[in-house]
Amino acid sequence: MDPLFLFIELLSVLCFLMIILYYHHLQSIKTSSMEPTKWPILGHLPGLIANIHHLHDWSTGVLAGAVYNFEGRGGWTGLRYFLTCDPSNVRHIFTSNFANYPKGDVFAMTFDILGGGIFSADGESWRRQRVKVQMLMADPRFRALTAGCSHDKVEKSLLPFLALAADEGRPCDLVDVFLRLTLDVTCTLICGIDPGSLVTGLPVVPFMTATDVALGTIFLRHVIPVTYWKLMRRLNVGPERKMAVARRTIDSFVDDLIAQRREQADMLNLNDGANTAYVDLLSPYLCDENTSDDDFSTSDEFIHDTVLNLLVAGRDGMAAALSWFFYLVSTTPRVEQKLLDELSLVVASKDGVDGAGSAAVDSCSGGMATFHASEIKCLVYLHAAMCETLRLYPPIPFEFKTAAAADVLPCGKVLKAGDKVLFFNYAMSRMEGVWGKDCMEFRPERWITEEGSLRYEPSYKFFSFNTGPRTCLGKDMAFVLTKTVAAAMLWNFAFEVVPGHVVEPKLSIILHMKNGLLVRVRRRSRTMSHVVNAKT
Ligand code: HEM
Repeated sequence: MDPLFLFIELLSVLCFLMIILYYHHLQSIKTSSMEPTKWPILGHLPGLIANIHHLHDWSTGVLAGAVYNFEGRGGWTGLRYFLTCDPSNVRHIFTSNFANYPKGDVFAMTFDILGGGIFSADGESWRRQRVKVQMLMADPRFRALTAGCSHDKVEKSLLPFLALAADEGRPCDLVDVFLRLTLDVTCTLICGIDPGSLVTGLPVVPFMTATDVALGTIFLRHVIPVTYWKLMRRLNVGPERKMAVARRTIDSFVDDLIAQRREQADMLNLNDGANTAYVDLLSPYLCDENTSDDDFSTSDEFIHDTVLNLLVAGRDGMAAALSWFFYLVSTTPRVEQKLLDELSLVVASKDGVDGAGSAAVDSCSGGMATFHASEIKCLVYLHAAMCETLRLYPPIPFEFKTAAAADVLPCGKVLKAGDKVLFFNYAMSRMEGVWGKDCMEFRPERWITEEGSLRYEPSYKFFSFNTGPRTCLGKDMAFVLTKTVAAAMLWNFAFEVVPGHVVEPKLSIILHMKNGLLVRVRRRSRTMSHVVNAKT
């Protein structure tokens, strides 16, 4: 045999053996079988790319194996995160040492479409915006508006739409329905304008498609190294090209809303500061334009960013919460029955037994029933089921923060200034050490005490609405709308997920469903005995 050929052959075998040995070495230094392999040059990136289609469940496995904390490294690409789902780290970063973890430049750059609005603002700008939004949302008139608007939308748009779907026997995508419903409600509450997207025929709403693209692209910006996605943006290629188009659509939708609102305000003379009529969240900002000397807080750009931030904050979270609620309830008959029993009590207590179960309940078209915020307030099991949905499927499944200065986390991790921490809210809900052995089960009962009242869970553990000084400002509004919708839909209709329809999370910063939620809708036939039984 040719000696050169023999040499090459031996060298190949040697290389092959070395690769196998090195691979075994990489596997042996892992602390758990779920941990991704840390390759030379690319670090954990190959594992991330291979599992990105089920990122939330994959990262849950990684964090469970690594006992809540994991150092994610993208090798030479520069992608670096400290991943955690440890409640003590959450409490430390979001509350105890809040000042050291501003949203920062990286957040503002990643979420650039939100401009200088409350979500990405820091320091004095954030504080002033927060004080104002908090004051407006706590106003009893705004609360009444939220309750009234949610009820009206359910009665006039949602129930008639579902009744038609039931009568025609066609499957219906509940995710699309909820995104339209929450768009109409949030636009009405924020700007006093109802875009009317939830109507028969479901018109194309470019803003909805554009938001979907934007939220998906922002997700990709978390996993693609900054230099790469910025290069794509500069060259206007790939997802960044779609993002640029989406951004223009979103901006023009928001500008149109504000223009319509201004026109309406001029007609009704709402902006002269003397008129105390309270219409929506935007009104006080428009009044300030005429009365305040502060150039920034009255600029068009600020008003635009404020509307956009509130719109995104309000709409998508509530739509995601409702979608997962109906998925969980329609696949858990035990919970569905308990919810119906609780609603029956409301109907029976207000109506007596001779009102055909419809009076608790202001009847609306076709004899269907709706529930008012005051009636829903006392529904402990419904509230528990909504919390349980938000626990298992938090609409914002992960968040990130950057350390301004070096710090040591409660888990012992030493952070340097500029280090990024990713919090996996979705994973935290699935940790036995945090929520118990039944953490994967949909069990609203975990939210109810033995005395039958709601159980308090600290917000660094039930992290779906954030915790600390940046806690969500729309939590109450979200519960009012989602419970008003859930009660009316459950009482009037039964939903069955279309067999074979695959339900899985979408790659987005909001936990929407990738394929929507296709259901068959059926009107509930209810005899009075149902209501009587519930009463006795
Ligand atoms: C189920 C529905 C909702 C969920 C799960 C939710 C969750 C959250 C979370 C996790 C944050 C923190 C985000 C971050 O700091 O990056 C947040 C912030 C916020 N949310 Fe909500 N939200 C919901 C509905 C709403 C609604 C209806 C509004 C009202 C318009 C709203 C207004 C806000 C505002 C203004 C902030 C910023 C607070 C700040 O940075 O000081 N949210 N929300």
